[in-house]
Amino acid sequence: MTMVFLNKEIRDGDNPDLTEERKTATFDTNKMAEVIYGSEKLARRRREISQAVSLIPELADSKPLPFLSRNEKILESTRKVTALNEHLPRLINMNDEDEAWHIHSEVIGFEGNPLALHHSLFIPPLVIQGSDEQHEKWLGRAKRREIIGCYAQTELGHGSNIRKLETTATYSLSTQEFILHTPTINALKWWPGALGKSSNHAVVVASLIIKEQNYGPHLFMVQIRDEQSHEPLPGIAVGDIGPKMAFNGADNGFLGFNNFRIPRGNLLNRHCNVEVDGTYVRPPHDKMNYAGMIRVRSRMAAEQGTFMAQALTIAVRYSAVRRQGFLENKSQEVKVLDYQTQQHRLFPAIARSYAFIFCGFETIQKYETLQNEMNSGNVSLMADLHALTSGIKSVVTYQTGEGIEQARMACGGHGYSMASYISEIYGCAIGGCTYEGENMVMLLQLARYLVKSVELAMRGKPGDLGPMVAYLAYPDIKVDLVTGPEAYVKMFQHISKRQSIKATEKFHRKMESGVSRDEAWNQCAVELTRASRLHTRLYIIETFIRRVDSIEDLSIKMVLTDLMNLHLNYELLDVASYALEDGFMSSTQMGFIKNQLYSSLEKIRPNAVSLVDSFQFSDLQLRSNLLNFLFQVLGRRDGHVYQNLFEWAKSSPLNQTEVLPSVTQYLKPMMEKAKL
Ligand SMILES: CCCCCCCCCCCCCCCCCC(=O)SCCNC(=O)CCNC(=O)[C@H](O)C(C)(C)COP(=O)(O)OP(=O)(O)OC[C@H]1O[C@@H](n2cnc3c(N)ncnc32)[C@H](O)[C@@H]1OP(=O)(O)O
Ligand SMILES: Cc1cc2nc3c(=O)[nH]c(=O)nc-3n(C[C@H](O)[C@H](O)[C@H](O)COP(=O)(O)OP(=O)(O)OC[C@H]3O[C@@H](n4cnc5c(N)ncnc54)[C@H](O)[C@@H]3O)c2cc1C
Repeated sequence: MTMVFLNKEIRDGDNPDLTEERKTATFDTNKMAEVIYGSEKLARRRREISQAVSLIPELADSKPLPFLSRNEKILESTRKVTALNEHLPRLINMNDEDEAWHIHSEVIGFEGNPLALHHSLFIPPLVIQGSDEQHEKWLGRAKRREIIGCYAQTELGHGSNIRKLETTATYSLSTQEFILHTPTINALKWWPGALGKSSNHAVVVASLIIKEQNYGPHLFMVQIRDEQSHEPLPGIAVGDIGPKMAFNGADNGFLGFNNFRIPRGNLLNRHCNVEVDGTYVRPPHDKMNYAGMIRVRSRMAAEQGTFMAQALTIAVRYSAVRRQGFLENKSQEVKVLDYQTQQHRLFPAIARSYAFIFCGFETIQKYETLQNEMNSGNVSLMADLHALTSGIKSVVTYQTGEGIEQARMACGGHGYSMASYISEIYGCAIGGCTYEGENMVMLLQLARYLVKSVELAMRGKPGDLGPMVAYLAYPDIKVDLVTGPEAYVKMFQHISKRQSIKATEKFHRKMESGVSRDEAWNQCAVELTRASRLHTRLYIIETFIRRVDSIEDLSIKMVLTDLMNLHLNYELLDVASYALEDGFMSSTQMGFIKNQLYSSLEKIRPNAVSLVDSFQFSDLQLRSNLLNFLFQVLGRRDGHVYQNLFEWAKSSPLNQTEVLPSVTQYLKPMMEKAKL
């Protein structure tokens, strides 16, 4: 390709359209980053880490990832993660999970890598469920990456219904071993990330059988491959499950056992045990073995919030440099970001990203409290946090998917190109609707909690309700939305309470009419999941308000108040029909909410670019790597989009030759034949 264009946008410095946007901001993006990430130190550390990574050439992508085959992607992600391993101790505090997460996302991106789950799903259950002795044996080795592990729970036939997992771990009294076995094809472990080709260890979840009694799912440490040859150990079948919608730099795998023996000491036994004589020692909570899942779910709000924030950074920056069509001034086309429809597409999603991140910090803290309590034997917080995180993971993953998809559409045709990087972010984020508990299944878990809470309130025991659901017993007093956020909360509480009560009453009526409990539950399931979503959205609103209330810096508080008001009006408008239905909201109030929403869009417009700049994603993180590639993509901080899109297209492997075999072998003969 020899074509060269002189593009007026390629000059020194940033695209002037973006520079202009940054000048209109009413706040300091570094200060906002402190609020987003929790402190000056955390925000600064992220910048320092990004800067340090950008100076190490081997940590950059060696090619644009979308042009790689699956094998090349896995090789490339493994190259980067092992190179990173060498630099890690110098670049981050090795005990800081947030720093580790940040640096991995900088270097690896969304494609996944063979160590991603080692840190997020292999080490944590070992920490939570393993005894001190077991930590001694495996934890240090795992942390030093002498061994690589994964979390193998889901099977071909069962993922949601863990109680029916078919992989068995039968205790042999005579040898004091567990015998792991995969009795059917359905029982093959299926999906675990990094299992297919990379891991040599796995935390395996299997049904514990002692003297023919099934004690349900338990966690076992299992070596699956030889540490020298990396060959599967005898009695083990293991491999990759093939390409997926995303995460193709990771090797999700299958695993089968043929009467594979492990020592008794490999049952992770901090909270439960099997004695030498086969006596089973119960954990303090029935669902103790599910604690690791609560941990992962508690981190998903902040995680998904940052996924959406990345897509929005790309879309908002691009919308500020993309000019198309006219408003009043017919001499210059407008930035598409000036269209109200574009703002309505993007700004509520920006507000949700902030909301999810703020909510995420609260849930992570709640999990840490739970973990400390569990360590001292108190499991009383588990039920509440299980219910809360079940709802949050379901609502945030779904809404993040919506937000990212809107970001893609907001970029028009270029959003559809993989040069935008948005499809990769979408593929990764949307997986969250399924992994760590399918969304409907998890909403129904929260619904169990809500129904029980409504029953308590109905029985006149409001004092027994936890703080999260105390509103279910509040009286209905009409509110004047003009008075501010508290009135919005009360309106939302009414809506959520009414839906929980309606769903519970319907459930009761079904049972009273003779339908069995399970069947009645199923016949009310849609109403129940609606209640769960409303309850969760209310909780997210409350965390947003709490966070904004706590901010001292006035300029930050003002812009976040605008964003919060947008969120409140957008969320309430979305569920208004519930309150209009029983006359709790008037049509005048509905009109007020819409007007507030439109005025919030206008207020946010001058700050839009700086609100996404404040997430401080580096160009490397957005796959607009400045080091090796001056071309990708739409979200680049400097806004030089068009020339780089052209460079991107030129680098496509299809353009390495002018005439492809597809033409010589098929099209050419066809055309020749047609001429005869
Ligand atoms: C910044 C950019 C960065 C870029 C980088 C990009 C990198 C990518 C990052 C992304 C990484 C992706 C990683 C993907 C990892 C996926 C891992 C997995 O999926 S692993 C696999 C994940 N798999 C799943 O998640 C499976 C989902 N399934 C389940 O969890 C369970 O089967 C169940 C909960 C649905 C039912 O369980 P069952 O035993 O049938 O229970 P019942 O229904 O009969 O309820 C009985 C009672 O128990 C109670 N209770 C229940 N749970 C808990 C709990 N945890 N605690 C307390 N209580 C609990 C319940 O409330 C009820 O109480 P009550 O009402 O009676 O009072
Ligand atoms: C990217 C990715 C990574 C993953 N990584 C891992 C991993 O590292 N380790 C691991 O063990 N697993 C992993 N998984 C597996 C994942 O945890 C499961 O796929 C998930 O828990 C859903 O289970 P399932 O596939 O059985 O879905 P199913 O339960 O079969 O869902 C199918 C449909 O049935 C519905 N359904 C099921 N049960 C009910 C019910 N009780 N009530 C109402 N509706 C119901 C669901 O809502 C859904 O619509 C991963 C999955 C993905 C996509």
